[in-house]
Amino acid sequence: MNHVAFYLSNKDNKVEFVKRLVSGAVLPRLKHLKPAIFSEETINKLISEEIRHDIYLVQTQVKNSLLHSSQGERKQALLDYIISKNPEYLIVDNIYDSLDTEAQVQLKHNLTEIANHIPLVQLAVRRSDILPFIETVYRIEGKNRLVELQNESKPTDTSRFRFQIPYSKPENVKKEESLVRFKNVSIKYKERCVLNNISWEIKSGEFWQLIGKNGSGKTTILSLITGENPKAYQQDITLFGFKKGSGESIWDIKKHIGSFSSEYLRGFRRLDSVENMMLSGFYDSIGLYKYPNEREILVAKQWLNILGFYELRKQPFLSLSKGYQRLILIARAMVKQPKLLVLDEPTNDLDDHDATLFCELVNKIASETQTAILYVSHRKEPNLKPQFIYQLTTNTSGSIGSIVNV
Ligand SMILES: Nc1ncnc2c1ncn2[C@@H]1O[C@H](COP(=O)(O)OP(=O)(O)OP(=O)(O)O)[C@@H](O)[C@H]1O
Repeated sequence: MNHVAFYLSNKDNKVEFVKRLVSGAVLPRLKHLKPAIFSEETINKLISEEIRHDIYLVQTQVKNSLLHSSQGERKQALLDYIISKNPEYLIVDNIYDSLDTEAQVQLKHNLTEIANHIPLVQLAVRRSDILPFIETVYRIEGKNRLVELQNESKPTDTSRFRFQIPYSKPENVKKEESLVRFKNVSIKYKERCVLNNISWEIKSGEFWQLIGKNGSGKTTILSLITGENPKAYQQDITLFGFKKGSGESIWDIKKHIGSFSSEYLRGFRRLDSVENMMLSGFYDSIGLYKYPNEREILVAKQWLNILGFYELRKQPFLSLSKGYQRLILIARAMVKQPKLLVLDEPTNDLDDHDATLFCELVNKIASETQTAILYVSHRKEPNLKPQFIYQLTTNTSGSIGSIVNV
C-alpha cells in the first residue's frame, strides 16, 4: 500500500488542496475510491450541525455531544465515526493537534492499523508529525506542483520583531500582585467531577504553562478565569482582587484579560481589515463593532509595526495566512495591556515556520512586559520557555493539580 504525506505550509490553500485531493486531481489512483476526512474542519462542520440543526451524528465515549466535549474527546469520537463508515481511503489532517501524549501514541497506533487496510494520505504542517510508515512526502511548489521532499532544512526567519512593545502603564501592575487565586476549587458537570480541590495562584509577570491529559479540565480552568463559566460563583476564586460573587461585573474581570484560542475563528466570516481586527482587542470582540479613539488607533498601529504588518493593515484579515492571522490575534489580545494573557492551544495548525514566529512573539511579551502569561498546550514548543508548569492529573474524583519542575 502506498501511503503519502503532504508537508504543507500555512501559505498553502488547504481547503482548495483537499478539494483537489478528493476530486482525484492530485493522486489519480484514488479518484474512484470513497474518502473520509479526519480533520478539525470535519469536527467544526459536525459541531455546526449540532448547533444549527440539533443533529448529533457523533457521540464521545462519555456520551457527550461534540460541542460539550474536550478537544481530545472530539478527535477520538470523529475517528471512530468515520471508520465505522468504511471509507476506501483516509485523509488525515494535523493529526496531533490538541491531543495529549498518550492519545497521540494511541492515534498513531490506530492509524498504523488502519493503514494496513486502506491507503492513507496525511497532511502535516509540522515535519515531526509525519507518520513513520509514510513512504513518500511531497511539498507543494507554486500553485499545484508537487515536489518530493528531501532532507532539506528550511531557513528560519528569526528576530523578526524589531520594535519594542508599547507598554505604557506598568505602574498599574504591582510586583507579585495576585491576579488569579483558586482555593479548593471543585467542579462537576452533571454528576461527573472534573476538578478536585484545585488551589493555585498566578502573580503578575509570571509565565505559566497549564498541562494535563485530554479531558483533565484545562479549558474548564480557563473558563473559570475568563468569566465564561457560571460554576465559578459557587467557588473560592479571587480574580484581580475581586472575590468571585462579591458584586464584580464581568467587565471588572475581562478588562484585565487578553485571550487567544485557536477556536476563535470558528465561523468567523466578516470582512474586517487587519487593522480593525487588531483594534477589536480593545472591546473584547472578534472583529470591530465600535469606533475606536485616537489612542487606540495609535497603539494598534504600533503593534502592526512590531509584527511588520503595517503595510498590510487595510487588507482583509481573512486574506492572510493562518500563521499571520494568529500573530495578529495574539497582538489583538495584548493591545489593551492586560494583566493576564491567556493562550489556549495557540500553536494548533501552525506550520514550523509560523510556530517559530509565534514563540518569538510570546517570549518577547514575556520579557518586555509585566503581563502574566497562561499558556495551554499539549505540544512541546522547544523555543518557548515558561517559568512554571501547573499539571492536572486525572482521577476518578476529578483532576488534582500540582506544580511540576520546568
Ligand atoms: N459544558 C459541559 N457539559 C458537560 N461536560 C463538559 C462540559 N464542558 C466540559 N465538559 C467535560 O469536562 C471534562 C473536562 O473538559 P475540558 O475541556 O476542561 O478538558 P481539557 O483538559 O481542556 O481537554 P482537552 O485537552 O481535550 O481540550 C471533559 O470530560 C468534558 O467532556
